[in-house]
Amino acid sequence: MRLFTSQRMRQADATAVGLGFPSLLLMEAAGRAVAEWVLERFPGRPVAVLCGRGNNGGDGLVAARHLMLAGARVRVFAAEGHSGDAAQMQRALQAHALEPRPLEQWQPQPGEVIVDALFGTGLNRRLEGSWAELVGRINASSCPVVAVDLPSGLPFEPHVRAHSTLVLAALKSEHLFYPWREACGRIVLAGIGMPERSLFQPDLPELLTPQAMAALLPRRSGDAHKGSVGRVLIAGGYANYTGAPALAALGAHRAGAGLVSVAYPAGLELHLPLESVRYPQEHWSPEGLSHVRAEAAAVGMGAGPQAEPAAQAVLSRRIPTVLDADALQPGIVESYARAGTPAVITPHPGEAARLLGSEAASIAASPLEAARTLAERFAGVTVVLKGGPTVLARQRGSGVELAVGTTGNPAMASGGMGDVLSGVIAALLAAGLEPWDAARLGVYLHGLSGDRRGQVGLLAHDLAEELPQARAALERGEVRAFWEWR
Ligand SMILES: NC(=O)C1=CN([C@@H]2O[C@H](COP(=O)(O)OP(=O)(O)OC[C@H]3O[C@@H](n4cnc5c(N)ncnc54)[C@H](OP(=O)(O)O)[C@@H]3O)[C@@H](O)[C@H]2O)[C@@H](O)CC1
Ligand SMILES: Nc1ncnc2c1ncn2[C@@H]1O[C@H](COP(=O)(O)OP(=O)(O)O)[C@@H](O)[C@H]1O
Ligand SMILES: [K+]
Repeated sequence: MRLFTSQRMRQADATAVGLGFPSLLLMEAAGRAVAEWVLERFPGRPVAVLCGRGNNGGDGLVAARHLMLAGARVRVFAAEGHSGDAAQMQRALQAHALEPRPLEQWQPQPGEVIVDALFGTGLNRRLEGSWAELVGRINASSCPVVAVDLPSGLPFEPHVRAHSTLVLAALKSEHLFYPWREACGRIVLAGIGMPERSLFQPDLPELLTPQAMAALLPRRSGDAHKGSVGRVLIAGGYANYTGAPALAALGAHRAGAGLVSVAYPAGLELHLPLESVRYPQEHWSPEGLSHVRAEAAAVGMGAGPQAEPAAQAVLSRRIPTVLDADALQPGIVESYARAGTPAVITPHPGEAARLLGSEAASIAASPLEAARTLAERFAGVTVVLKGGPTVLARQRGSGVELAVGTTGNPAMASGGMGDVLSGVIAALLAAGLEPWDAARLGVYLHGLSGDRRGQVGLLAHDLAEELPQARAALERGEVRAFWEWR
């Protein structure tokens, strides 16, 4: 499943029409889905449908007809100047003796549900004047708003704030990324019968779905033993940062590692899980790690100034490695890329800024572009740009492949969460997954565990404790995406 932009959705629409699919059918399906959702979610409530002059307004006109036919009390207000499909839908409505009133005449009525069909993917600039004023009045009313496709005004200010958004054909960036996501409310996705071929756009970012992620879970055979399911080496810790490697170790254990070994500066007191094996290092060196049995590693958590020697010592093992926290320095990442040793880097926007020599704020504002840039800059390395949502990238052929996480929540904004993620990804690498698969599944499981325990006050080790149940639920097919299907 792919994440669209408004522009790419218009392209899909045009492709469908080019394939001979009548666009009027799409509009009919869209409006009908809106009506069905309103009737299901707000049974018996009167409805005001507010329609713009484009196709989003056309969807609203269809929704009004179906609401009326289902017996709902409907008032319709529409902008003037419909053309094409929307004009036909206006005539269909009028044939049922329902005449839209001028949009300016709309006043909110208590208890009414508002269908926002003013603007969708065709908006190309911020709303001003009477449109901005109308959006202000919608938001000031105490009526619940069901937005058609997108809350009108996105991705600019001002915009409608919706109770729910009935998304047409595919999710668009605004439905996932902040601050826009907050305006969408509940996300309900309606298929509307768009031909699959028009939605096939593999260069768009992949949305991580429960079905796709369940298929990546490493299977464990009946004769598995701790040496056969993946052993992990964690290297980190320095001064006050004794929790970071311990949390990474916990993440690796809870993600199914058969054995977890932790290398750290000698003299540090680490509160490691009882099950971890300790390897205190007088000086970081390849020899110090040579007898550790591991198929994958995670380096840098709380390593401070020792990240560089720790990473070089681990690099000598030539095993797939997660580079996190203090190991996220251009020189270290480049040495992995040069050596051709598979590496997954897991920066948050601040660390990404350090790697790219840019600003954290600009990275957080455009995570898809930033992840792409990181994948181009460090060719061959798998990028996990953490955030809400997390964006993944890797170079593939002459282009960059992108993916976007669909799990996780703001309760995870607490120290140590990233350390757990490093351990999780390392465990999946050790289990034999390719870096791209380990990174996507790791991000998904980590966020899913956070969602299952999604209250503020969640600690990183609470999240780690949830990993086995989250994994089992995913394996049993019990996990649903955050959007609902119609
Ligand atoms: N995806 C699909 O397959 C399907 C999509 N469908 C639906 O189509 C929707 C997209 O429809 P759309 O392209 O007609 O654009 P829409 O959002 O109605 O607005 C365009 C109008 O707004 C105007 N306008 C723009 N900015 C403005 C501003 N700041 N202030 C004022 N005016 C502004 C612009 O005027 P102009 O810029 O030309 O002056 C034009 O008149 C999509 O979201 C979905 O609901 C379904 O019907 C079926 C299948
Ligand atoms: N608002 C949020 N929505 C979704 N995920 C979040 C949110 N805030 C934090 N996270 C997740 O929590 C983790 C935080 O990682 P990081 O900042 O590296 O923490 P630390 O360095 O303390 O270990 C990341 O996986 C991130 O995606
Ligand atoms: K809308």
